Amino acid sequence: MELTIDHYENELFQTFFESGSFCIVVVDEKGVISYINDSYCRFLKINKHEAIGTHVTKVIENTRMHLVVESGEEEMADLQYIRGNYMIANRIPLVADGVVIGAFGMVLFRDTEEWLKMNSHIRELLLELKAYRFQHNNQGPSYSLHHIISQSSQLTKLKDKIKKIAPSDVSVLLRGESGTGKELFAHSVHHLSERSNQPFVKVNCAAIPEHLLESELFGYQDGAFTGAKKGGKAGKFQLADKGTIFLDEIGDMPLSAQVKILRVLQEGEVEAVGAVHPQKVDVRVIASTHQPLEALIDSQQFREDLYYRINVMECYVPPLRERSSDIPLLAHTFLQKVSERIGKRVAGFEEDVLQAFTLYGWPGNVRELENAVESAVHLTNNEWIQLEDIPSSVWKKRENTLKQVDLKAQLEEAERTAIKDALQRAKGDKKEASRLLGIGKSSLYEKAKKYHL
Ligand SMILES: Nc1ncnc2c1ncn2[C@@H]1O[C@H](COP(=O)(O)OP(=O)(O)OP(=O)(O)O)[C@@H](O)[C@H]1O
Repeated sequence: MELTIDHYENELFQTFFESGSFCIVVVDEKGVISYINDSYCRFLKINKHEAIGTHVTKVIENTRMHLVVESGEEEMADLQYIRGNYMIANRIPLVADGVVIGAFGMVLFRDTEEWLKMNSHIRELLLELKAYRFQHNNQGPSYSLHHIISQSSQLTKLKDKIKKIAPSDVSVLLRGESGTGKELFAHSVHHLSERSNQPFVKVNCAAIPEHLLESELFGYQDGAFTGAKKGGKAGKFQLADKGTIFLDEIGDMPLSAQVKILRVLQEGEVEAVGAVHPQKVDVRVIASTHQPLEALIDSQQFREDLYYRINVMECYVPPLRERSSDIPLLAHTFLQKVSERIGKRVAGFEEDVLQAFTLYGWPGNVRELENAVESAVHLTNNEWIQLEDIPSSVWKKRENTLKQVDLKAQLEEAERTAIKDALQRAKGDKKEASRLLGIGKSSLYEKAKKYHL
C-alpha cells in the first residue's frame, strides 16, 4: 500500500501545532484569531477559548498579522516587541484560489535572548569547526593503517605489530630509511590508540633551529625574551596534552633539548621558557629516526637514558628495495591517484617499466617512487607509461643490470666452449685438459659438472 500524507495528516498536524515549543497563531481574512496553540497561550498568559474569535490586535501586542492579511506579503524573521522583549516571528498569508483568506504566524524565538543563545551556540560550533580546520591544516592530513599500501609479508607483519602495541601507552621508536612511511605508521599508532580523539602533534626535530627548539617544544611565558609574543605561547608538548607527540628525526635533536625531553618523559612535566613552575602534561611519545642511534650514543651525540626511554617498542620499516612485491602495487596506486587528480587518463605501465621499477634500488624509498610516478603521469604522451617517461636514473639501472646479465651469459658460453675443446683434445683425460687450460684439476671437475660436460 502506498503511504500518502492523508494517512497521517492528523498526527502530523497535531505534532507540529500542539507539541514542542513552537508558538503558532492563525487569523482569518478579518484578522480574527481562528486558531492559537497552547504554547503561544502559555507564553502570552491568555485563555485559549477567549482568544479564539477575538481580533488579533486585542490579544497579541504589536501584532502585524492583520496587516499581512491586508498586504498579502509574507514577513520572515521579523522582530516584534512583545511582553517587554523582542521576539522573532514569521508571518505568512494563507491563499486559496488566488484570494488571501487569512495568515499563519509562528514565533521562531520568543525573545532575543533565546535567539542570542542559539546564535552563540552556532558561533561556538563554527569556532569548533574552525579550530578543527586549523588543527587539520597545521598538522597535515591524518593517516591510518588502511592508507599504508602494501602486500609484502614484512609490512603485513609490521601492521600486525602496530595493531598490538597501539592501544597501550608505550613509547614507540620507528626506525627505517627516509621515505619508507614512518610518519604513516606514527599516525596509525595514534589513531588506533585510546588517544585518537585527542591531538596528534608532529615535531620535525631536524627542521627547527637549535635556538628555537626549546620554546617550540615547551612554549614560553609572557616577556620571556625580547620579541616574545604577548601572553606567551604554548609549546608542542602542551598542545599535545592528552594526545600523542611525534618526534620526527629525533637523532637530529640537540643534546640540550634531549635533557628536557627526558624530564618530560620521566616526570610528566614541562617547563616553559621563563616559567617559574613546571606544568603537568600527559603525552604519548612516538619517535622516528633514520640514523643509527647506537652509533650516536657512542659518539656522545645522543643520550643513552633518552634512548632507553623512547625505545620501549621498536618498529623497523624496511626499505622499498627489500620488499619489491610492494613496488607494482604502490606504483599503480600512485598512478591512479595522480591521474584522477589532474584529470589525465593514463591506463598503466608497460611491462619493462615495472621491471625497471623492481630492479631499481629506490634510495629515496616510497617518496621517490611516488615522485617518479607523478612526473611520469605529467610527462607522458602515451596511454601506457613507457621507459622514456620515467626518470633516467631508474631506467639506466635496468639497462645496466640487463647488460651485466648478458655479459655473464657470454662469459659462461666462452668458458663452456673452451672446456669442451680442451676435453676433446685431451681425449677425455681431465688431468691433461686442466693442464691445457691452465687451471687446477678440481676446478675443471667443478666446471665440467656445471656445464654438464
Ligand atoms: N606504504 C605506503 N603506502 C602509501 N603511501 C606511502 C607508503 N609509504 C610511504 N608513503 C608515502 O611516501 C611519502 C613518505 O612517507 P613518510 O613521510 O611517512 O616517510 P618517512 O619514513 O617518515 O620519511 P622521513 O624519514 O623522510 O620523514 C609520503 O608521501 C607517504 O604518504
